[in-house]
This record gives sequence, C-alpha cells and structure tokens, in this order.
Amino acid sequence: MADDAQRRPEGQAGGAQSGQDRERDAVIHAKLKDGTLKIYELEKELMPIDAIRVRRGFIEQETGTKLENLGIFSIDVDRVTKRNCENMIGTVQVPVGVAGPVLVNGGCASGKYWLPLATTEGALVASVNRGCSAITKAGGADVRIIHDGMTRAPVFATDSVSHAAQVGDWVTVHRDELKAAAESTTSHGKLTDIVTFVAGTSVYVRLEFDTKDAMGMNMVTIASAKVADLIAQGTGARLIALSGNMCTDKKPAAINGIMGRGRSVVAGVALTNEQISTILKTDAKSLFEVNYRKNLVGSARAGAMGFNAHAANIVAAMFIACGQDAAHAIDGSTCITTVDQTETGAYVSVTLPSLPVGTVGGGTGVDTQQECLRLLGVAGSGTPPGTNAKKLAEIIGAGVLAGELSLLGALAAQHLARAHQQLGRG
Ligand SMILES: CC(C)(COP(=O)([O-])OP(=O)([O-])OC[C@H]1O[C@@H](n2cnc3c(N)ncnc32)[C@H](O)[C@@H]1OP(=O)([O-])[O-])[C@@H](O)C(=O)NCCC(=O)NCCSC(=O)C[C@@](C)(O)CC(=O)[O-]
Ligand SMILES: NC(=O)C1=CN([C@@H]2O[C@H](COP(=O)(O)OP(=O)(O)OC[C@H]3O[C@@H](n4cnc5c(N)ncnc54)[C@H](OP(=O)(O)O)[C@@H]3O)[C@@H](O)[C@H]2O)C=CC1
Repeated sequence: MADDAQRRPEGQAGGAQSGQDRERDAVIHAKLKDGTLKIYELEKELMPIDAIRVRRGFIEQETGTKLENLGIFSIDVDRVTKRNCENMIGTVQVPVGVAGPVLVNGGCASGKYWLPLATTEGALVASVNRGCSAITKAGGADVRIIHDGMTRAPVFATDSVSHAAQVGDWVTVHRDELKAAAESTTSHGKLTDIVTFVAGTSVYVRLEFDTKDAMGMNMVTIASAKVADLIAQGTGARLIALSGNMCTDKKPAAINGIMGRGRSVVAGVALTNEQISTILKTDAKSLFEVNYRKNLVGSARAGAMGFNAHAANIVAAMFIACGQDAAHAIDGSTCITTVDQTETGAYVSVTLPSLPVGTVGGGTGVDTQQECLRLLGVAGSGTPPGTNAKKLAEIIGAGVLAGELSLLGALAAQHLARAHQQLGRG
C-alpha cells in the first residue's frame, strides 16, 4: 500500500502546484515534445503520482483539451502503474449501484449478497434489483459450477497432415511430462486437460488449467510457453503462436460454449404464479412465450451465439466493479436462458458456459475494485484456494438470473420502453 502522497489527487489537500513545480513540469514537457524523453519513461524519473500529472499535462497541451476530472482519484497509483496500466493519465469514474440482497444457495456461495454493478445504463440496476427481490422471495437461486478450467491453445505448423497427426499422438504419450513442465511455473495452477485439434498442417493444443482463485490468463500463458517449447522440441513442429485462437480468449466462440472456459455456471429459481404476478407484473405463460420466441427462436433466426436477453449487461457491470477483465464480458453474452412452466409457476434458469473470473491478480487489487470484492466477501485467496473465485462466479450467476427474470418480465408486461423512459432519461 502506498502512502497518502501516492493517492493524493491533484487539486486536493496538498496537491496544489507551486511555481517551482510548474517550472519543473514545463522542462519535462519540453523533453517530451522534442522526443528526448518518452511519455512511458516518466515513472523512471518521477513518483507515479507526479508522472501521471505531468503526462496528463502534456496530453492536455498536445490536444488542447482540459482533463481536470481524469486527474481526480483515490486509488493507489503506485501499484496500478506497475501492474495494471501503462502511460496512465488518470481514471474514468463509472457509477456503481447495488442490487439485492439476493439469496444464493450455491455450491460455494451461500447467503444473501448485495451485488455491486458499475454501469451508466439507467434502469439496469433497478432491473437487477427487482430480479434479486424475486429470487430472494422465492427462497433463493440454486447455483452450481459445472466445469472449471482456463485454457490456452498454442498453434504449431507441421510439414504434412501425417506429421500433424503424429504431434497429437506425441502429446498424448508425453502428457505427464508436459503436466510437470507446466506446473513447474506456478505454485497454484494445475494442468487438468490437453486436447489437440488438427486443421490440415496446423495443430492446436488446447491446454486447460485449474487456476484456483486467479482468473489465470497470465498464469496459464506462462505455463503454456513451457509446454509449447517441449512440444516443438519433441515433434519438430514449429510453434507459430502461443495463442492460436482455439483457446478462445476474448472472441465469441462455440468451443467455449461447448467445452467451457473459466468457470461454467448454472443458476435457477422456481417462482410461484403469485411471485411472477406481484413482482414481475406478468404470468408464467407469457414469461415462457417471451423466452421461447425471443431468447430461443429469435436468437436462432439471428444466428446469435447467445440465447438470452441481456446477460452481458450484468456480467460487464459486475466485472467492471470487481476488477475483472472487461473484455471477457463477451463470454457472458453466450448465456442460455430457459423458462419451464411448472404446476405452480415457472422455473427459470441461466447457463453461463464461460465466466473467466478471479479474486486475486489482474485488476482485483485496485482499491475500489477490491472494496467491491470485499463487499461480496470474496477478496483474495479462498480457503482452500479456488473457493473465492468459485463463489464470485456463483454470485455473478445469480445476478445474471436476476437480470434475465426482470427483463423477461418487463418485456412480457410491455414495460421495457416505459422503464427506460422513466429511469434512463431523467
Ligand atoms: C424498471 C423496472 C424494475 C420497474 O419495475 P416495476 O415492477 O414496474 O416497478 P415497481 O415500482 O413495482 O418495483 C418493483 C421492484 O423493482 C425494483 N425497483 C424499481 N424501481 C427501482 C429503482 N429506481 N431503483 C432500484 N430498484 C428499483 C425494486 O426491487 C422494486 O421492488 P421493491 O423493493 O419496491 O419491493 C422494470 O420495468 C424493469 O426491470 N424493466 C427492464 C429494464 C431492464 O432490464 N433494462 C436493462 C437492460 S435493457 C438492454 O440493455 C438490453 C436489451 C433490452 O436491448 C436487450 C434485448 O434486446 O432484449
Ligand atoms: N497473458 C495473456 O495472454 C493475457 C493476460 N490477461 C490479463 O491477465 C491478468 C490475469 O491473469 P492472472 O494469471 O489471473 O493474474 P496474475 O498475472 O496477476 O497472477 C495471479 C497469480 O497470483 C498467484 N496467486 C496467489 N494466490 C493465489 C490463489 N489463491 N489462487 C491462484 N493464484 C494465486 C499465482 O501465482 P503462482 O502462479 O506463482 O502460484 C498466480 O499466478 C489480467 O490482468 C488480464 O487482463 C488477459 C488475457 C490474456
């Protein structure tokens, strides 16, 4: 943790610049302008808080834009400039709302949770809040992790299709050796599966890891580099790229939906007719029909890879609040939502095959994001390792279920436009 000087926003207590400071900044700006100093080298000469101010001042000059709000923040920039962001000039503030409490009956998460949602979309928090209320009144969401494994798939070039097939055979025979090499790079990660895919002379080796409480992309990438070197040495195949896109990271892909990636989560809740009527202002039949014609048939007709209403909304908002990699919101979009009519109402579920989340590493240590993780009781390493990340995945699964319930309800009741008129444009 850095001292207060590191966190002090310019313009707040002690942040006012003296004439001497301004002169020093002007000298550095001149060096940046003539290229004798690069903007990414500022931290070598200055404290991070000063490097950020000087860089921002330079960008203000270069673009003729005043950036006074970007310069107001409370996070520990000493840590962030080392681990999370290069060429930092400030922060963007995203409003965080809470929804809940939502009762979760999970394999790891158990109890009532307030969900932090970072968003600028009016009506989103209200919607999730309504869904949480429905879930909690219904006795809670059943949530389970059905698969857990982060993947990296290097691509190799071979001389012929028979050579490509040999690479697959070699990997099978040397599996234990590859596992030992991968696990020598990490004290937490475990190599749990290896699957090879061939396309002509290209071979993709999809390596899957249990990453415990880390989302794991750095951990898995480092371990995969070691494995890839052994495969190249042992088979004569040429390593073309450590990521061959069969991982698949940050692109929507059927393989993630079928085989899972990160934590695969299912969440479901049984609602009574009374709960559907009083909380969602609709009935089970309408909920079923909206889900069928919109989420299932509509998505199929559109060629969509997700069969849901707005799962990515909740995933993105919770990912941003909780320091997850925001690009992975794309994985949230592949959710499948189902509505089964029952004798007493409806059973609604969401299946998220790919939810890459962690409670250590990446952005989880940034002060504001860490507070959101603490709010959920999942910051840092779990006991045993892995349980905190699984808890977080289950809580997000319940949040997605809440969002789906509320939006399906609003669509069934013809309330969508009204809600956004009232809450999204005030
Ligand atoms: C807006 C509601 C919730 C009103 O819902 P309502 O049932 O008319 O309102 P209500 O006044 O009867 O309140 C019901 C509950 O909603 C919550 N609630 C109500 N108001 C608030 C508020 N101000 N702040 C926080 N929570 C609020 C709260 O839980 C409350 O219960 P209570 O606590 O009073 O017992 C509802 O109409 C709704 O959920 N609409 C759907 C809005 C939505 O989901 N928008 C988000 C995404 S839309 C989008 O981005 C994707 C899209 C649509 O394009 C995807 C697609 O193609 O489908
Ligand atoms: N490299 C890439 O290709 C990509 C990187 N990213 C970025 O990667 C970052 C996330 O990578 P990730 O590997 O999760 O994070 P970090 O790189 O921050 O590493 C996490 C490390 O924390 C250590 N650790 C301590 N306690 C635990 C615990 N309880 N469970 C698991 N690990 C623990 C592990 O060390 P040890 O291994 O020594 O045990 C682990 O490797 C994000 O910033 C993301 O944006 C995203 C996509 C691609």
